[in-house]
Amino acid sequence: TRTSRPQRILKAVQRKATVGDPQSVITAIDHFCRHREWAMNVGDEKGSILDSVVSEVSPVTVLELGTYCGYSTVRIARLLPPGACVITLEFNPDYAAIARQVIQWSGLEDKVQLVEGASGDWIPWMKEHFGVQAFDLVFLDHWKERYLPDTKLLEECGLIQKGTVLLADNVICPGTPDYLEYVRNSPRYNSHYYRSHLEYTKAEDGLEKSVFLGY
Ligand SMILES: O=C(NC/C=C/[C@H]1O[C@@H](n2ccc(=O)cc2)[C@H](O)[C@@H]1O)c1cc([N+](=O)[O-])cc(O)c1O
Ligand SMILES: [Mg+2]
Repeated sequence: TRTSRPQRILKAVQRKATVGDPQSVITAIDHFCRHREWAMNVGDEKGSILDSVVSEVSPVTVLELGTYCGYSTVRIARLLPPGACVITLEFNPDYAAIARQVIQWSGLEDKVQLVEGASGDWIPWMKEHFGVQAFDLVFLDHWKERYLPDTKLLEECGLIQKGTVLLADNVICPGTPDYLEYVRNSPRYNSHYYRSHLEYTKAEDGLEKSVFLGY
């Protein structure tokens, strides 16, 4: 049977990227997805905005919802100082297996905790299992209908505290209307929309950054 798209993305990394060089992994995936086969990575344009937010927040603990092939995991981890880490949740075991190899190829496995399972099941265990006090940055890029319930769950679990930054992909395309309405109208968040384009296309999309102001 045919290989899967994630398998073809991994092959492109293994062919074109240098082991231990995260930028070459990012470049290889972007080149493959722009010239060979589109895939739902945050991409280079929105990726640069992600980079600037990570650099600005300089987080110690990051939560990423939706690993897929590990593209944004690598983008985030490569900017983290020693001792900082990103916990990334992936539901699909096949995607998780590919992402582990992509992250390993980039040499960033010491900065990444890839957890297999559903966000709704894992978020309540984060404190106990990973010793997380609160997240400095949360990157939402998983199922769009889960953005709002998982944000509320993170709040309830005390994993979002004053200063925590939420950064959400795809708030225009495919769109996360209920999440947007929540963070933009809540007095407890300060929200900003970074206008951009859907990865590797000319369609509009963007990232919403929402800073939690505390209770
Ligand atoms: O649908 C999109 N993303 C859904 C991503 C879902 C990912 O999150 C994981 N997950 C991890 C934990 C969970 O609890 C649930 C799922 C899934 O196993 C998958 O790996 C999407 C679609 C487009 N698009 O143009 O169509 C563009 C994008 O940038 C997108 O992100
Ligand atoms: Mg996305």
